[in-house]
Amino acid sequence: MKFPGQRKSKHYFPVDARDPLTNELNPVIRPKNIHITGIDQTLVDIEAKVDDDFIARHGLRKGNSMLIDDAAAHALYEELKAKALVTNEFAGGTIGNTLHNYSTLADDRSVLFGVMSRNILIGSYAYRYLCATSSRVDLNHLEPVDGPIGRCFTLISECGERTFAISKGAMDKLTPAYIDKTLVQSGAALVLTAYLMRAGDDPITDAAMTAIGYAKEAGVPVVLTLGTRFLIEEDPQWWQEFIRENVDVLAMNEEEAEALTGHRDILLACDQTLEWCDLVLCTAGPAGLYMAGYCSDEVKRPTSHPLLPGSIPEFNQFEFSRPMRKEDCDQPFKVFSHIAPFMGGPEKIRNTNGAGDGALSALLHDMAANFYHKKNLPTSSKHRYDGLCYSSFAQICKYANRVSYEVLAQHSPRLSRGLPEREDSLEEAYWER
Ligand SMILES: Nc1ncnc2c1ncn2[C@@H]1O[C@H](COP(=O)(O)OP(=O)(O)OP(=O)(O)O)[C@@H](O)[C@H]1O
Ligand SMILES: Nc1nc2c(ncn2[C@@H]2O[C@H](CO)[C@@H](O)[C@H]2O)c(=O)[nH]1
Repeated sequence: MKFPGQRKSKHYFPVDARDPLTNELNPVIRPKNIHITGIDQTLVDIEAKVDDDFIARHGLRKGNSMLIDDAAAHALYEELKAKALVTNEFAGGTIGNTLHNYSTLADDRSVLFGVMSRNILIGSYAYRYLCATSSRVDLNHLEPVDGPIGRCFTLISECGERTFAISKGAMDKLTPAYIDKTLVQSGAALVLTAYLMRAGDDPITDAAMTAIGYAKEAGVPVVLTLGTRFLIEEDPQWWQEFIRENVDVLAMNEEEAEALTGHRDILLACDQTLEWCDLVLCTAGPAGLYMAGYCSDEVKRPTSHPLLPGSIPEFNQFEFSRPMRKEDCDQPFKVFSHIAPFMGGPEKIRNTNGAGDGALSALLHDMAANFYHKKNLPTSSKHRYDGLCYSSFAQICKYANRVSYEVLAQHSPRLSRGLPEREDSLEEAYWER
């Protein structure tokens, strides 16, 4: 486990380093390993630049992620190929991306539950999915299926807006029998997407509910990301209830936040969402990102950053506190934090696809680091109270934002390497201090 964020070495808490003075007492300290688990529809992204007419002609809705049948997928793919519009093909899926990025950042294990074609030809989409996934993502628990994995036509308009057309293949055929209870219950978190709930009669929804049941039984945090506002808009009340019943940590963007709560103002939307879950990560494109959650009054920590105005005045006052579950707080109160894009955003945004998934993987890294630290150093003063995360709201915002920046600056939604050891933006003197 690498510890999260861009910090100098003294912040990297080397829990496996041995102190010569205590060597006699503790001859060998073997760090206990940890992992996180997630469920996804196994998908490849087929990316193409198209005009608005193309989107209308194929019966799609700009900005949405829609399921299409085989005939529509065939027509769409034929036109993309005939006009040579396909620019890239990547392994995708919102949780697949998140787990891959988590494993790349943390240099640690994540377990993906999903399906995989039983017979794989070299060069096929299934083959490329496997090749493009970090070796730290454990794919040994995928369920073999007779049929192809899903295809996600990722259509990018001139304005940068993305429209997804999903040809399901066998992506929703995951059955509850392939959810490993022990792995879910021993994990640091279980991460899911709202897309899993729109599988119709296919079994992946049951598989997700089974995993949620296992996680809740063991007190493992359930983390949900809300794929697209169109899905939430269909029935916000249902989603509110779903979150209240099943979710501890919610990730969304500002549009999904509005669809869920009715509030356009992000702080008010986060404030409302905290009535249903314990921790919220809300990305807001060029406006950066927000976090909101709970902390107990006796362990709150004031910020040293300027206090920020907003619909909740001076909302970031206690952003140096660490997030906690509401039920673990003696005197719970809400904490909010915000950060503007790292360095104002990259000079050239290559692709916004997956920037939100990147932010979530940073949050998961921080949660997993806390779990790792607690498992290995349970008597540390850090664990005098039960925190959900290793770092403060402010620090996680910084880290998540930094990871999003890295995703924006490259083509693929999946990181090809972890963050640089040293930030170029910081002077040499900073590192020497
Ligand atoms: N135009 C931009 N300029 C600067 N930073 C940006 C821009 N767009 C996104 N970001 C950064 O990326 C983060 C996530 O972006 P965004 O809110 O667009 O995610 P998203 O809509 O959830 O994306 P996805 O669904 O593709 O994962 C933001 O919080 C911000 O840090
Ligand atoms: N699991 C899943 N991922 C999707 C869906 N639609 C779009 N995405 C993914 O969302 C990612 C960007 O967040 C892309 O890489 C897409 O693969 C869907 O219906 N299900």
